[in-house]
Amino acid sequence: MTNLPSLEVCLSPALLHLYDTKDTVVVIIDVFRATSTIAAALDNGARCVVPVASVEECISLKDKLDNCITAGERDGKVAPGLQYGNSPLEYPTSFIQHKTLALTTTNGTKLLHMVSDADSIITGSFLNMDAVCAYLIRQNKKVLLACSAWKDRVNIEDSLFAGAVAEKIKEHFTMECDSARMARELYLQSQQYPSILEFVKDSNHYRRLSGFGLQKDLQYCTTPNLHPVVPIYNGKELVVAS
Ligand SMILES: O=C(O)[C@H](CS(=O)(=O)O)OP(=O)(O)O
Repeated sequence: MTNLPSLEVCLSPALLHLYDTKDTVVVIIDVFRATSTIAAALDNGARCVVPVASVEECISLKDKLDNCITAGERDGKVAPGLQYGNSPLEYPTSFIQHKTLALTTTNGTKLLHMVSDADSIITGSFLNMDAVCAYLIRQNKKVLLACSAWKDRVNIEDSLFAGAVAEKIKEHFTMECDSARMARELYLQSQQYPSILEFVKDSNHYRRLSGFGLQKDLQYCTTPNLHPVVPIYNGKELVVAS
């Protein structure tokens, strides 16, 4: 009998209803690219990131919030009416410091709004992987690693990140769900490749986004620990957890 909290992996938003998120730390994962952009913007000094479900709501925040810029995409391209895109490289300190980033994306911000009764919601990506792992160990609570996937279809990069986290913190949790095991096996398999980028290069999402000329983003988003912050959702905004 163990007293360790449980860790589960939800591979798609379409499966979220199967999981009990009460008293659970939910980690929203959207490696390409929403949760990578959130980590980069906050680590580079953004005051906060406001995740928004619709393009219309995002546009309306421009004049409502102080020093706010609007950003986001639909199907990999900047949505009409928004000022900036969903690239972590668009948000260096020189640009984003002290600003509020209102962000809406196809998959990541949508999933975040689907979680209603969690203990807390944080966001994870390779860019803040070790910070997320350390945070989850410190909390010592139930964890759900929730993959944003792509329009409900399971994807490799989010599953891989879930597997990396599960593998790194496995001693601190019980893991009984097969999706956690599958994600960990995927991560272990990826270790035989020269880099995460090489492992995900043949994936659907990689192909789609590289078709838009976003290779630099894809490389950046697969680089571990460039932005060691834990973005936490306070019901309105994502801010850096203390
Ligand atoms: O901007 C992104 O990287 C994707 C675009 S797409 O829908 O996969 O074409 O959105 P995200 O919500 O960050 O997955």
